[in-house]
Amino acid sequence: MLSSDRQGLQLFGHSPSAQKVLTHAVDENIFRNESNPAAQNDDRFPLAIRHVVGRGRGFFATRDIQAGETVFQAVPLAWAISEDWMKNTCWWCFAYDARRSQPVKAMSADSPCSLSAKTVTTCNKQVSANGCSRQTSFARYKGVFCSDQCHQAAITAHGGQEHWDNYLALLGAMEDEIQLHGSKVARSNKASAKLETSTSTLLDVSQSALLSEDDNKQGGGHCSEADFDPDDLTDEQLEAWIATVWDTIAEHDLFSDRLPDSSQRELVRLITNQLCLSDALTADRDNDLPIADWQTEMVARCAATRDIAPFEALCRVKSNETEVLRASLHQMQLAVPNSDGCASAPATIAPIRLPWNLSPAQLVESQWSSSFQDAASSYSLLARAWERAAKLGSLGVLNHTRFRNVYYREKANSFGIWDPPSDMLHLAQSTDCSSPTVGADYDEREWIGFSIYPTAVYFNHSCAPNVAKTRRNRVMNFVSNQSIQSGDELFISYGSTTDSVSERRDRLRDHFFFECACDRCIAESSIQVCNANSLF
Ligand SMILES: C[S@@+](CC[C@H](N)C(=O)[O-])C[C@H]1O[C@@H](n2cnc3c(N)ncnc32)[C@H](O)[C@@H]1O
Repeated sequence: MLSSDRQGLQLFGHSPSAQKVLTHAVDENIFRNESNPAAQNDDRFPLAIRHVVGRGRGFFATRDIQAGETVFQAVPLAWAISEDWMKNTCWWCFAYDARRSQPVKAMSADSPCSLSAKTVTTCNKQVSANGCSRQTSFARYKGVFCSDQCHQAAITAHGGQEHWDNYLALLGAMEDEIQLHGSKVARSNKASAKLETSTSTLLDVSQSALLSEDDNKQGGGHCSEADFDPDDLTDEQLEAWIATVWDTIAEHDLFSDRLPDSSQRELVRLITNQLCLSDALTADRDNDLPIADWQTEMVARCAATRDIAPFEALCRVKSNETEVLRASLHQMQLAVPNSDGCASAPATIAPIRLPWNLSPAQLVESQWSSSFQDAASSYSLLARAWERAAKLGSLGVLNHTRFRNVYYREKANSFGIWDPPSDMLHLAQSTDCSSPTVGADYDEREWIGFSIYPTAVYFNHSCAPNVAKTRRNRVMNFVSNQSIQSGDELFISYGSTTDSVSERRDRLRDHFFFECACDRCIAESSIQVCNANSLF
């Protein structure tokens, strides 16, 4: 997640071997396509996507830019409000009031249990008559909005009332699943507490699985017999392995007894929102519906002409799935015990191979990657909710490939939504002193959710950014904080820039899986080396 520093989320990056310079002609088309109805709007912005060695794609200035110019604006394609603030935050414009809930409570319109909060009791009877559970969350699940206009805009963005209802039904079904599985999870947690007393055994299982000759021989068609460093594995090898493992996970519904934590559940809600919006945009749309903004229009028109389906537009954003796996393999490699049973020092990194034929039981027991288990239990939760909600309304297809396509993009490329909206650290350095929030205490800001802006994900990071990110309602504004020459790259910061160089790099490595190579880090790390050398 960019600039949010949420704990517990693993984020993506390019490993050295994954650094490929790819040509994504369609990416440029998003910004420079004469037949694109939004092209005239794109020309408002003085930037273009180019490829840069070591950083992938990035935004570059197409003319000289003055300090204080808005260089880009983006609207979200999908979003999720934090569990803590769901009643206090408008589900469309992100207006937030910590003291009271938003005034417009919007249940789905034609569901028998959605007429209004007052009719819930009657509704539940009707729902029972229709064969639904009396305890169903469909009756109580509702969105909140600061105004009727925002409510209507959300319905419109979802492609109309029916799609909106399906979306709410899905969220409600997820709540039901969370409750239903609460007791099961409690039991399973007790069981895993017992298992943790024999952690070393489990670790051995995973490591012997990873290093087993036999296992690797059975998968010999996929990878060589030689020992290798995770960085030597090609993306194709990793992708093939991931697909095999996920097929097993889906087939046996593994990890269904694990409840994703609240941060994962928020991610699942963002994915739900993304999938519903994408399906709504690709489905037959009521042409009389007004379209909220030019980027949504662009995506909708592209879908209509089959140029870029909305879901495919998201898929142009970089996925970090293989990077997450590679990082997990590195961690395991470092933890492989030596002959004394102690973890070996990094200097003696153990060779590693992928276990191609893990049985379902081995997969569950090996505990070889917590990030992998997070993803699998999140998928299981969504799949169960999907099945439940599909009985009440028409939903698109859900399979693990589609889920992973979104999961490994959104968790890395989404922006945190904070309130007050402006990023204080950046504004303090910027010329935008007209903002009413300048001078407010950064620590008082509240994290109220996160959203994905697929058109804005091409800003690379610098610890000395030349662009500040500020939010006004749903719109993310990117404003230059210094003059920028034509041809220069535009950078934002993925979080605090006030830490030391080693703290900044550690954080970016841990959360984003990349080694920051910005000018400031390079300069400051060479000063550190000089200082260290001068001691001798
Ligand atoms: C939000 S994406 C930015 C767009 C990305 N370059 C692409 O091609 O899709 C963030 C990723 O870009 C790369 N990146 C961004 N800033 C970087 C930096 N300062 N040094 C090295 N890599 C960087 C890392 O791979 C990071 O995970």
